[in-house]
Amino acid sequence: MTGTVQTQGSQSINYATVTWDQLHRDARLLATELMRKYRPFRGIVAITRGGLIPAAILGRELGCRLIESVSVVSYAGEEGTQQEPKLLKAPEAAGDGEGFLIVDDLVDSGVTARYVREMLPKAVFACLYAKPDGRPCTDHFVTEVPQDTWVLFPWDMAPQFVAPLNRSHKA
Ligand SMILES: O=P(O)(O)OC[C@H]1O[C@H](OP(=O)(O)OP(=O)(O)O)[C@H](O)[C@@H]1O
Ligand SMILES: Nc1nc2[nH]cnc2c(=O)[nH]1
Ligand SMILES: [Mg+2]
Repeated sequence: MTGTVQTQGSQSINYATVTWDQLHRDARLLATELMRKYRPFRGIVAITRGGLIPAAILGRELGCRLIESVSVVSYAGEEGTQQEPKLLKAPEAAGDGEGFLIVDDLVDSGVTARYVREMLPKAVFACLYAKPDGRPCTDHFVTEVPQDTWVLFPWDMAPQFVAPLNRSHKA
């Protein structure tokens, strides 16, 4: 995970950049820990959309083929403001969560995790990254990220041309 600071006007934003390789390594580390601690899961519930790719990697590593999803919307716009969570699709195949693993990419405020855990009280909750406010909502995570930092996932980014230093800096 690489930390960068971007300045927009008088505001500076801290970003933590996650590459595909890093995300894959972190998901495998999470799978190793889960395999050590639990008997095989009956199924995985991916919190869309961010939990879908981590859930696919965990499903492969844990030998788990039943992947259910729950769709919750709680942010509006890019890096947007949080609103009341809205359920678009319930995780019907997961019952009360017994034997299931809930997977998301990260917990930030913990609002999404709390909302889904209330629906599936018996499930285990795991994610890749956790900010301090959301940390109590997760049973397992790989890396803690500061609360004031925005995590940029591989699907949030695209490689782009950057001008050489000698052209972008005027003497
Ligand atoms: O702990 P919280 O403050 O609730 O934030 C964490 C949630 O926010 C992001 O999802 P988002 O709602 O942006 O939707 P997406 O996964 O579809 O991109 C992220 O994937 C988590 O699900
Ligand atoms: N991509 C991304 N989505 C989020 N949703 C809530 N916090 C974050 C974050 O840090 N990064
Ligand atoms: Mg999400």
